[in-house]
Amino acid sequence: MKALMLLQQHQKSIAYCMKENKPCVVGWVNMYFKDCLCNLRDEFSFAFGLVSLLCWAVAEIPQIITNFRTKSSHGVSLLFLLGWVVGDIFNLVGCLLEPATLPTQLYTAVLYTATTIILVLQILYYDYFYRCWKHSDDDSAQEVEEVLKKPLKPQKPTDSGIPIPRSASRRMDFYFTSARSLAGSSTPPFRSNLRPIASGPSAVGLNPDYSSDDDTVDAPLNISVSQPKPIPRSAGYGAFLATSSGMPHQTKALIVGFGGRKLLQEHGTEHSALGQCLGWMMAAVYMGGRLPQIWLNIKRGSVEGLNPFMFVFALIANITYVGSILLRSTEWSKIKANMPWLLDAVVCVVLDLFIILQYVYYKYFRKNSSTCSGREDEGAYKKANKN
Ligand SMILES: NC(=[NH2+])NCCC[C@H](N)C(=O)O
Repeated sequence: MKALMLLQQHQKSIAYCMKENKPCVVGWVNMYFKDCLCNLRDEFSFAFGLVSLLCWAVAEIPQIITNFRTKSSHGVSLLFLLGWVVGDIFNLVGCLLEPATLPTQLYTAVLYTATTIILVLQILYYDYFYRCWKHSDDDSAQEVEEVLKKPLKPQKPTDSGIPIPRSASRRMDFYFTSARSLAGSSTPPFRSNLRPIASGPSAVGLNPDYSSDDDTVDAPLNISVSQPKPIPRSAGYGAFLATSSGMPHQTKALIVGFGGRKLLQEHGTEHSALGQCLGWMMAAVYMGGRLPQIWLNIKRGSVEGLNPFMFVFALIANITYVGSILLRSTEWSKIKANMPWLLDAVVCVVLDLFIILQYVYYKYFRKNSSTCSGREDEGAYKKANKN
């Protein structure tokens, strides 16, 4: 009886590779990550998983810095990030509810969720609070500008002198009317080319009529600077159960490392129909989430305000993620179980590559052509940011 208890205790505290009939290779991995590495393949798999985790940990920091520097988030699609947030929350809940998940899964889920929430909060701050605050600050300046501009407008013969601005009501008008209509002139208002900074990134991102060309070439008539477009709610999100390294099976393999890895190999991985269903929903959400960003870049004809490193890190994270799954096992049953996570990561790699290429194209190729044609949207944008 005592021997049995000791054995149970032993099994709980020491992971063991049943197949190889030896203890787990790397002690600290076993200790801190509760993972049992039995051979070189497992070690590579773990290393890939770790690189993926680290890349995800830092992936959103470049965009947060860019937003902070520009005091705006106009380059990143809010819809894309909301997809991440919802998927991440499902992932977090899934990890908490699923006893088979590893601590690493939970840590990664917490990490993702935290960084993405920070990024979304930052965007909301710059899109709404900061913009409103900036607007109210700019009002007085605009009124002065208007006064200075008024004499330039064709005056009725009866008009005389400098018009006095109607402070109170006029002030409110600024919140609900476009700058051009306020000026009551076909001449674009002074500094109207700086509108990109005034317009909300997410509003821009969701407005199908919006493009950066509109910003500078044709002053916006149909976009109110003070009325952000409503954000469409994303529907049907699935749980992202995977940093987990797409590892429902790994998870169990790891746990099995504490109770007998062989068990898993003998009985196969338990699959949850709900988990698979959520996995496919998650894959659809994550894959679809890139599309608003790609579309936003196309509509704007620019990648200003978008930090490419977010996608470079995501690219590396997804590649190493796929590597970590495939290196751990090439058994069809396990690959099949991980199919939603694998497919999601592979498709996201392709889409991230596309976004990076978009970045290079708009930043370098289009920049040159716009310089040649005398367009100044970038200059205007930079100028706007200084204000
Ligand atoms: N908030 C996050 N970074 N979530 C991770 C998303 C992972 C998913 N494969 C993607 O690239 O979209």
